[in-house]
Amino acid sequence: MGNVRRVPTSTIEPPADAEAPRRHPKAPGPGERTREHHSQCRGCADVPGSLRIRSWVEDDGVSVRSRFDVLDEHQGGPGLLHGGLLMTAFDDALGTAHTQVVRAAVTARMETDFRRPVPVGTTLWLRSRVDAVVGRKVYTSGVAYLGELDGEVAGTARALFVKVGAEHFLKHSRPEDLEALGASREVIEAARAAP
Ligand SMILES: CCCCCCCCCC(=O)SCCNC(=O)CCNC(=O)[C@H](O)C(C)(C)COP(=O)(O)OP(=O)(O)OC[C@H]1O[C@@H](n2cnc3c(N)ncnc32)[C@H](O)[C@@H]1OP(=O)(O)O
Repeated sequence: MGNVRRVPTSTIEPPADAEAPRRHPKAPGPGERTREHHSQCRGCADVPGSLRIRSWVEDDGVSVRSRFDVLDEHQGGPGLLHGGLLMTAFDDALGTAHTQVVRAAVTARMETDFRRPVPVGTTLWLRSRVDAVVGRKVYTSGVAYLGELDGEVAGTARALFVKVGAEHFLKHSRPEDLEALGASREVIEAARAAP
């Protein structure tokens, strides 16, 4: 584990005095459907292999509700949702909540409590929100309900997202994907050459 950077383990909890988050002016408004993260996102885009999670903005303009229909292809145990896919659903839903408040951030740390098994055929409803933004750190939390919003709790999660700029993707994404989004080869190479 020699080269793995160590991070503090208690940093997923927002500071008590953090300011309440406000909706980003370019984010969709209350009642509107949120945008997919990316046309190939395995959480929310309409592509093969995606969980096809759909999300809508709540009345406060900041939190979101999300729908995930659990299908045969999502099994872990017999007839039951795979735990990693519940985490994927949370990552996507919490990652949608953060886009209501900040332009772009990536998951740095996530914690999930699995409370109830989720049978295939269930519609999971998730409520997700940003609890606080402190500098680059975006603290989020969410709940997944079986069958209906505010029904039986299937799981809960908290995640810390860290704000990133375009250079994060220019440096790390595949060049062909960046070019498909309109980035030039020169811009990509310059970002990769930067320290
Ligand atoms: C266009 C929108 C795209 C949105 C996509 C959302 C889709 C769904 C969510 C995803 O799937 S995101 C993909 C999965 N996540 C990643 O690939 C992230 C991989 N990790 C990184 O790229 C970097 O580690 C990261 C950008 C998160 C942080 O690196 P940096 O060098 O930019 O920041 P730095 O290490 O200086 O940390 C900044 C702060 O965050 C804190 N931090 C970073 N990682 C942490 C961690 N793991 N746990 C706790 N705290 C952490 C760190 O302590 C520090 O706190 P302070 O400001 O108080 O000093």
